[in-house]
Amino acid sequence: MISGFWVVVPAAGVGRRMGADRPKQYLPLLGRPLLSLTLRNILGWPGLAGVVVALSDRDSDFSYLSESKDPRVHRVTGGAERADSVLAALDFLAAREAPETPVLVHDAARPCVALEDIEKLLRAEPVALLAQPASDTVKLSRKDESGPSVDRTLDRGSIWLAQTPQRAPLGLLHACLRRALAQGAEVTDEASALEFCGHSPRLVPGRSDNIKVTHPPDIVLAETILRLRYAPTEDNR
Ligand SMILES: Nc1ccn([C@@H]2O[C@H](COP(=O)(O)OP(=O)(O)OP(=O)(O)O)[C@@H](O)[C@H]2O)c(=O)n1
Ligand SMILES: C[C@](O)(CO)[C@H](O)COP(=O)(O)O
Repeated sequence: MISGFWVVVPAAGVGRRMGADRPKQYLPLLGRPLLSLTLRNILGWPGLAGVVVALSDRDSDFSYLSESKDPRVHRVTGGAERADSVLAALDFLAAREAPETPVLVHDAARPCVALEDIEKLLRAEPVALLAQPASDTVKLSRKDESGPSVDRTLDRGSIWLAQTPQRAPLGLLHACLRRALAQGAEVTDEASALEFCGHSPRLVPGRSDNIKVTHPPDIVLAETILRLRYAPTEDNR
């Protein structure tokens, strides 16, 4: 399993779909801000060299998180889109670390990722991502005046739902992301920038409880996952 990897955490979003009174990364989960839980999770990963968190230029809350005081944690100003925030963090790293340095990009909005999945990703090929094979039937929609309806059913055997972390060597990811954005590609995850440059990232099956907190019901779901994950078991009461 590799060591000396860096983690980039895009955390500069506004949480529009959450519709809360603050950016969702600062909403409380089990009494702590979502971002704090995600960073605590990351800071426990074996072999971690450091973390670069991309924050909004209006973020005045990060410095109050205890995790922001960890010497391994660095901050940069994010951008208009998630990919811009990731690029800002990669710009920071490229000035300090070697191009072959392994980088994992992990959404601040995914606090529940399990260490077993991180270890699987760290043992995988250098260009890889956690993803969940589709377990529901997958429909492609068409739009008409009454709203979405089914266009056709897709073969779910080849459908995977991308998660994070997504992994690549620093120099490769930095170059591919810059090129994809410069050429106007739609980049919603790191793998799509790597694909744009001709790579085929390895899909590493991830747990279904590595949810991205996006809509209001996801808060309670994430709390439930974390409670079950960290509940004292009979043998460690
Ligand atoms: N300009 C942006 C937009 C998003 N993100 C981060 O990317 C992750 C995944 O994005 P998403 O779940 O879409 O978060 P938001 O963009 O905040 O949500 P929404 O699209 O509902 O506004 C989040 O941790 C978010 O903070 C970011 O760093 N910079
Ligand atoms: C990166 C990601 O989490 C993979 O599924 C997803 O693309 C993020 O999308 P968002 O709209 O920025 O939340």
